[in-house]
Amino acid sequence: MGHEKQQPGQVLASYGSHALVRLADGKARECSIKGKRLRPVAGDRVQVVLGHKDEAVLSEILPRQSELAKQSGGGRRKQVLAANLDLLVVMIAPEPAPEPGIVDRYLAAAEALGLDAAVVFNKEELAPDGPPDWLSEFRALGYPVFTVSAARGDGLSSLTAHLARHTAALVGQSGVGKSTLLNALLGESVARTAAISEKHGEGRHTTTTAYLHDLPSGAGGIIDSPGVRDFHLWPIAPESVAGLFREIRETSVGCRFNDCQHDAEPGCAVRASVESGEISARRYRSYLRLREQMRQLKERNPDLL
Ligand SMILES: Nc1nc2c(ncn2[C@@H]2O[C@H](COP(=O)(O)OP(=O)(O)OP(=O)(O)O)[C@@H](O)[C@H]2O)c(=O)[nH]1
Ligand SMILES: [Zn+2]
Repeated sequence: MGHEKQQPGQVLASYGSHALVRLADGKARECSIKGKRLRPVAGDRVQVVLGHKDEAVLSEILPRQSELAKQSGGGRRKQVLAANLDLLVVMIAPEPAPEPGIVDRYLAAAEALGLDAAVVFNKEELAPDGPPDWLSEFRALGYPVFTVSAARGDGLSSLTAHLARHTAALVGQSGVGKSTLLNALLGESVARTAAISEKHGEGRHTTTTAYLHDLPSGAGGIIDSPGVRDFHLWPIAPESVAGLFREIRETSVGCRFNDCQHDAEPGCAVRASVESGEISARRYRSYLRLREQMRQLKERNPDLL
C-alpha cells in the first residue's frame, strides 16, 4: 500500500472498463476504472493511483468545466460524449452547399455550453470568388473565421495557432472535410489512435468512443468521434434562445421589457437594430426560426424542457 502514488491526468479515450490517460509526466497509460459508477469520457481530468506491479487505476473524476452531450432515451437522458472542451470549431465549405442557419445553430450551441467558437471555411480553392458574404457577419460578432484548404494544407498556420490554447471539437455537415483537416493538423497521431484501440481488442469502439488528440505543438487538442461530429443543440427553453445570439443578448438591455422576446413587443431595441441594419436581418430570422423550433419541441414533449 505504501508504494501507491497518485498522479493527475487527462482522459484521451474511455473504453468502458478501461481508459487511456495522459499522465502528468506526459505519458499515456492504460488504466482500469475503479468501480462501476465512474464513467470517464475523453477530456476528463482525473486522478490515477499507480500501484507497484505496474497497475494504474483511475480513481476519481475531477469536476468538469464543460460537457458535450447527446440525447438518448428519446431525449430524456443525456449521454456525455466529451468533457472540458472550451472551443467549438464549426466547419463549412463550398461543397456541400453551406447554410448559414446551420452555423448559427452551432454557434448558439457553443453559447449554451459556455464554449468559445470559431468558424472554418474549408476547400477555399473551390471558391474562386472567395467565401460567402454572410461569413463576415460571424467575424463582426467576434467569432474568429479561418479560410483554409485542408487538402492543400493552405491557411492552416493561423488556425493551428488559435487551436493551441484550446481543447476543441470539430463539427459541421458531412463532407465539409473534418477528417481531412484532422489528418492535416495531426499527421500520424490519428493513425496511432486506431493502433491503440486495435491493440486492446476493442476495435469496435474506435468508431464510437471520443478521442482526445493532442496537437503536435504540445498545447491543446481536438476531441473527435462520430457522436461529437453530429452533436447538436440540446433542447432549450424557447425563451432562452435569444441569449444564445450574442448581438441579440447584448442589444436586449435596451428593450422596454425585461422578458422581451424581440418579436412583436413595443419598445424592442433588437428589432430597432435589425431595422437600422446594425443587427443582421438574416441572423434575426435565424433566431426566430430556432426559437420556433424549440417552442414546437416543447409542445410535443412538455416534460423535456
Ligand atoms: N477540394 C478540396 N476537397 C477537400 C478538402 N478537404 C476535404 N476535401 C474532400 O471533401 C471530401 C469529404 O472530406 P472528409 O474529410 O471526409 O469530410 P468529413 O467532414 O470528415 O465527412 P464526415 O466524416 O462524413 O463527417 C473528401 O473527398 C475530401 O477529399 C479541400 O480542402 N479541398
Ligand atoms: Zn426586444
